[in-house]
Amino acid sequence: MASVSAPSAALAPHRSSASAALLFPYPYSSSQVSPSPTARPRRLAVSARAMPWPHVLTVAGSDSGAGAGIQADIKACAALGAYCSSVITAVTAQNTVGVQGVHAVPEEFVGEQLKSVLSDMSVDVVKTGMLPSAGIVKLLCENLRKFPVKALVVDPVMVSTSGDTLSGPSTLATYRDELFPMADIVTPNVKEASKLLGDVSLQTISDMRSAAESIYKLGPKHVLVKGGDMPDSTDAIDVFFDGKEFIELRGLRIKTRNTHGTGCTLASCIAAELAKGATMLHAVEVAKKFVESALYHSKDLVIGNGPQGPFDHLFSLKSPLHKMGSLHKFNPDDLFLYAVTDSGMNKKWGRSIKDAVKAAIEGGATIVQLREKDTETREFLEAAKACVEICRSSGVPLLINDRIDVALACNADGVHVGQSDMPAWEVRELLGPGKIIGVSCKTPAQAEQAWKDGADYIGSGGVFPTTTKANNPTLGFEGLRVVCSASKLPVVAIGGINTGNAGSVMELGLPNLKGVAVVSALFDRECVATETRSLRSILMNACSRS
Ligand SMILES: Nc1ncnc2c1ncn2[C@@H]1O[C@H](COP(=O)(O)OP(=O)(O)O)[C@@H](O)[C@H]1O
Ligand SMILES: Cc1ncc(COP(=O)(O)O)c(N)n1
Ligand SMILES: [Mg+2]
Repeated sequence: MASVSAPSAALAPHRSSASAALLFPYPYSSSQVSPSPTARPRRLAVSARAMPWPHVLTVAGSDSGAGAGIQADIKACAALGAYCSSVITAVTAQNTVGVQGVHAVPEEFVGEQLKSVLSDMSVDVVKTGMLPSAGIVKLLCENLRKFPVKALVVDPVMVSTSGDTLSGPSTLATYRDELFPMADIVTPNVKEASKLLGDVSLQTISDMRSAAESIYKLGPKHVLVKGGDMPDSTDAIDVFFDGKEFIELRGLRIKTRNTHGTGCTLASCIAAELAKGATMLHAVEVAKKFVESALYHSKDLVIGNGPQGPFDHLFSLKSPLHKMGSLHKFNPDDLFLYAVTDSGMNKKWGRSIKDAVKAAIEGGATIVQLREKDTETREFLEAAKACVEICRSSGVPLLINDRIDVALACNADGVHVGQSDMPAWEVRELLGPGKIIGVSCKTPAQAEQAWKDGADYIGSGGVFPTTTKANNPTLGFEGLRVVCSASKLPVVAIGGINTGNAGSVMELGLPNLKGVAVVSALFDRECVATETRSLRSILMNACSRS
């Protein structure tokens, strides 16, 4: 076996051993440069400040194009803050066109790599990708019995997205009989799930559920059937099964050619999150969101001439603005009781923005927007950060009016913009797909534009005359009806709404109208919680009548 020779004494710089130890900490300290033949390696003393580093070992194939395989795994783990060691099972000649060649690494040498890493490096989670032969699958199982880890994530890679075979049918039985019973999660795509179950046809979500259940019976603790390649679907839907409950994980389907490596990345992100201590469902949710965000930020990148390009796992390094979206998925029903703050009113009643938000949530507000036109930026940001914490702990989304910079800095759930603020499509570019964007619209044309720009909802009004906003023409019920009927997005009504008239707005039963937004009716009152509570019961009664 090759060994790296120690530097010769003649070349070694002249230093006392103490200073050399500082410059070249163990194991390169001078005492280690020429060990006596009988010296045993010393154990590295763990300092009191030793920080655990979540560690994923990927056992997978190399992709020369670096979009999938080992290369994707290392990038995905790095992006999520986990260390990733790699045991290479095969070397593929691969690019954006497809797989041109596969060269399997000899089994003994895969075994040698496994032993090197598992015997020394405190692996938390093992993630598997391309395992080209039944022998390698068996070898891995033996090593996992010898060196147990906290979790095993099995991505049963068989066919690349380009349609090339990466693991032949001879491995199927070993996967099913030996590896799956040891797995904490198995993540087949629909084609792989079909192969694992004897070529059953999988066309619908209900087929994906049955497949997840059948694969679960083979022994893994959880199953995720991935629907990235399901035809004719506007959402990217995966089905998760834990033996009791099915959960459909829906994400935006990003229109891009750069989807090479989505499966490898998803499984590596699950492994990274598990290594960090997440529960399985949370790990899967974070992983899916990561893939969606990475595809979104890479949708227009161009590398290679083939149909399947790589995407940028480290998109968040390019710009601090391209943070991963928060995990809050927009639910139109959250618009039901929409509380919008006003600093002037809260000052008048002697309460902080934070206390106002706390009280609104206590009274039953379902979404909160901070609309602070006169607060200094520093003070606004501090208050926004405090409100984010309050809202997160109550599961209520928090939006910021107009100030995209403040929303990014406090990691709010989204932004609400008016017609003279930044256009919604620019806001979307800055915030990414995971954030909520609302736009104020008075006309069907504005509502159409908001939809085209990628907004999530529109606010429409003033329904009644209001003092909160200067020069704001009143739409009335008829104007609201016109916008609601034309809108492709959910609508929240705003403008002069209070406990006296909110019921009449909801009783209109307008299409797409999901709730009302209120400012003075909550915050220009002595007790915000009481007002919110009575507004909530009025809205509930009105909805049950209409
Ligand atoms: N165009 C897309 N937009 C958003 N998510 C996608 C897209 N394509 C795949 N995904 C997601 O990527 C993950 C990997 O799925 P898939 O591509 O089906 O796996 P594989 O790469 O093994 O075929 C899944 O969570 C899937 O929903
Ligand atoms: C070496 C290797 N491993 C795995 C895949 C699967 O790629 P995808 O994640 O796009 O299905 C691949 N194409 N190459
Ligand atoms: Mg894919």
